[in-house]
Amino acid sequence: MTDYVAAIDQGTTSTRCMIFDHLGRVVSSHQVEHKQIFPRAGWVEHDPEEIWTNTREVAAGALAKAGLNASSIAAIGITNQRETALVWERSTGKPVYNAIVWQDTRTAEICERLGALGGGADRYRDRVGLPLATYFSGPKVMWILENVEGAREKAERGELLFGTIDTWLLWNLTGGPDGGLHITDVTNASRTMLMDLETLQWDADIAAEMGIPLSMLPEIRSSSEVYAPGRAGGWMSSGVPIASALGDQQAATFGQVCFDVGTAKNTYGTGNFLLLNTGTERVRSENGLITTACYKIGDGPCVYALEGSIAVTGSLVQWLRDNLGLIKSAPEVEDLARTVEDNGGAYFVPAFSGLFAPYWRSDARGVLVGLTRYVNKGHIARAVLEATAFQTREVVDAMNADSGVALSELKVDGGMVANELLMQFQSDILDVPVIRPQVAETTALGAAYAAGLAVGYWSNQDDLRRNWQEDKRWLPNMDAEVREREYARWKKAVTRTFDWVD
Ligand SMILES: Nc1ncnc2c1ncn2[C@@H]1O[C@H](COP(=O)(O)OP(=O)(O)O)[C@@H](O)[C@H]1O
Ligand SMILES: O=P(O)(O)OC[C@H](O)CO
Repeated sequence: MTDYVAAIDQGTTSTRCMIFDHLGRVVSSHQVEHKQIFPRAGWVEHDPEEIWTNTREVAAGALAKAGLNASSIAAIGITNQRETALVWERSTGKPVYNAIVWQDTRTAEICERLGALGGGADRYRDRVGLPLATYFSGPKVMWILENVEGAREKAERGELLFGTIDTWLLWNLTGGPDGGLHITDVTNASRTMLMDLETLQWDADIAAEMGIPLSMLPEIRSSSEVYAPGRAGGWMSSGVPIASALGDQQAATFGQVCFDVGTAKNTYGTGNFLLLNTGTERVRSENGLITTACYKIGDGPCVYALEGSIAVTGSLVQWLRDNLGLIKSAPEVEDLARTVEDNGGAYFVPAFSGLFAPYWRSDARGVLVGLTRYVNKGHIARAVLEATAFQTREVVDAMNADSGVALSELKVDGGMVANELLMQFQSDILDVPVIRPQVAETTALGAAYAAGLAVGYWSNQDDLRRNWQEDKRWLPNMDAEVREREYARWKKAVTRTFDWVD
């Protein structure tokens, strides 16, 4: 009896496997963190072999915790940190270099070089929906081909494969060097800077300009279809259908059942990512957002989204814990922040990877401003939490300007939404209700939904809508004058990060 659907959520800091029932409830979960490798300031890498090992470990753990066996699982979905790029040998499956993570800024010079060919940062925006920025995969692949000895020659001989993390996992799960499928889905492909958003195919001109041979690129498929039966990875090799792949933020949008045009969600994890469903229309942002594929179900049309991507939110809380030792665990930041009434005049702009939306400034670096002898660690904890809410306000303002429609409420999810102080401040600074669903693990849920749809475990998207349940809502409760004064100070603090990196 196939009673459940499993999802692998391969995130920036950890990999987890979650098993869901027909009502979208979590039946079991197992999670393992992986190493963050920082070889130099601004560089961030992951070991792809460690990620594949952890994937097998969490899948085994989740099944064992639930006391199930593979025959109970109707399908497996994959969701993943996006943009993170790796290149491996077709014949051995050996990566030629670590995966270069989305937060890594080493490609700033490559991006400038491409922009100088004409059009600046918007050189490819009309075709791919993205500005030239260190965030996206294409320039990361260029870096590998230009800097890893022998890589270019091997790539030109057709011996190397490129993939985002979904592709790496799908290839390994379906056999690796022994006939593994080299595929990706539209949502992940739309983060590479190499996919034409209209045709949903690789743009050969951009690939040529970046010096990336087309033979390295995976085939682009829908986000929800049976790609193949599993052939590797412990119980996953028992032929269970591998039936979805979506970038994690698109998966969360799907898990929050944002199926209607104009619906949006904001995920609070390592970074924050706000996606607004724009239907089959591709909206070109004039206000610093990006245009991205949101999902494609089988032969159905591609649904697009406008996205506001913020690089550093939850990872600033981790930084407070790991680099400053001010707290022992992430949830403690709330207790520390509650020791004071307000931020004491301090503002923390965490431009650790430059600034993403809506600024796209790779020359920016983090600042803590407004310091006086009065400021203590409680104020700093508050400034850390408020930074997430202020950055979200900036992308909501941009979203309202781009879509012409003011967001009337915000659905939220991700690890940071456990923080009540942050959620109340978020509602105050946006002046709209903030709503948390009962299942806050919407990323894995979205991948499970897409996989379950592909095998008929759920009949249609209305089935999924019925599963969504509200857990809690925060209502705005801040004087308009205070709100706008605080926001204006934040904006001023942001200007202090600019022009730092030469
Ligand atoms: N109670 C909390 N308050 C503030 N931040 C938190 C809290 N709990 C977790 N976080 C932050 O949330 C992030 C983890 O969220 P998660 O959704 O698991 O992230 P990801 O999927 O990006 O790895 C971490 O960066 C952590 O610092
Ligand atoms: O792994 P997460 O949840 O930090 O998400 C990372 C995003 O996909 C980056 O675009």
